[in-house]
Amino acid sequence: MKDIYFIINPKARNGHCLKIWGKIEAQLKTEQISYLAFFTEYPGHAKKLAHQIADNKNDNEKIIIAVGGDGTIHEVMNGVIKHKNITLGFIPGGSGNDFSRGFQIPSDPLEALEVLLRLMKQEPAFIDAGKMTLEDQSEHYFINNMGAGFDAIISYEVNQSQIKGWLNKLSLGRLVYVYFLLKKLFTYQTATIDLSIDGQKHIFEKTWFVTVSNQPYYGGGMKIAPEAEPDDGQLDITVVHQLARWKLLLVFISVFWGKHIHFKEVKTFKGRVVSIQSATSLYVHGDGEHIGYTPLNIEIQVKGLQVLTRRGRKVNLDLKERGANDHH
Ligand SMILES: Nc1ncnc2c1ncn2[C@@H]1O[C@H](COP(=O)(O)OP(=O)(O)OP(=O)(O)O)[C@@H](O)[C@H]1O
Repeated sequence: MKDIYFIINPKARNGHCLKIWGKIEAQLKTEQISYLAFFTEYPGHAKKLAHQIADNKNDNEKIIIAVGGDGTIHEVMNGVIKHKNITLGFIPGGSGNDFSRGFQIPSDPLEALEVLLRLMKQEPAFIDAGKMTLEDQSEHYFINNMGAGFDAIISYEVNQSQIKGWLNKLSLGRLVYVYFLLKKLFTYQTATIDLSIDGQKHIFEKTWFVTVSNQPYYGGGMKIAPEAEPDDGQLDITVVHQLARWKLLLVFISVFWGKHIHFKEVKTFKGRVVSIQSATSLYVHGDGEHIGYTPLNIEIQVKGLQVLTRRGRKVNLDLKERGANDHH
């Protein structure tokens, strides 16, 4: 017997997620599926709720489905990563939804529900996660990716800003990244970074950012790590350095197709243990949420999570696959 829990962020995509939940709820009633639903009331609440659900001792297997954006699945995952009896699912209700891209969950919420209900009847997939340890020894996990530097400061400013809400209302949420990218492009100070990957040291001068990915997509559909596989026991590292300001725009455009890796200023690696250090502290994000600052260590947690995913599966569903840039 599997118990189904939903954790819903009613504020995701500027409140639109609540309407999405309304549709999901109606469908669950029609199909007479029993479940428990919890709404998040503040940042950090999804993690707490997920932890409480996981901690609640009974012998049933538990499935927790996050309904929201990548920030919501990030929190839910951080709440359960140390528990073994939990399977995670995701219904996209945010503005970015990179988890659903990477794990091949349909963008339409009702289609996503249908897929998840079918996947629940099979064995869940075991996937890797990334564990970040900051200087104060605090631990944070990521399911999609992390980044340090330019991308992290942009995601920090985007999450702080009111403009995201306004643009979301106009269904132009993605433009907010372009706005802050252009705003920071001419003032951002690049840094020398000491990067260690599986004990091998690299020094990168004039570095814009370093990302470490578990799956290809980030920032709302950018294919930052085209080769990343969430179950291959490896993390994919991308470094952008020594790049003229104007050329960063070209890299930014090409990243939607995963073609940025052909620029000589973009370096890619694979590894299991990574450390990032620099003379000045850089902003750090995990799955697009502000985590803190460099220095930090990152370590893969091989097959540390159980998820409902179509990735790597031959599920015979007559539902269309979503593309990298398909939003609705
Ligand atoms: N009730 C709430 N009120 C305010 N903020 C909340 C609430 N519940 C969750 N949050 C916070 O909302 C933030 C954004 O959530 P989420 O990422 O799910 O949606 P989004 O920003 O619309 O989507 P995306 O990250 O995909 O762009 C998270 O940092 C989360 O902690």
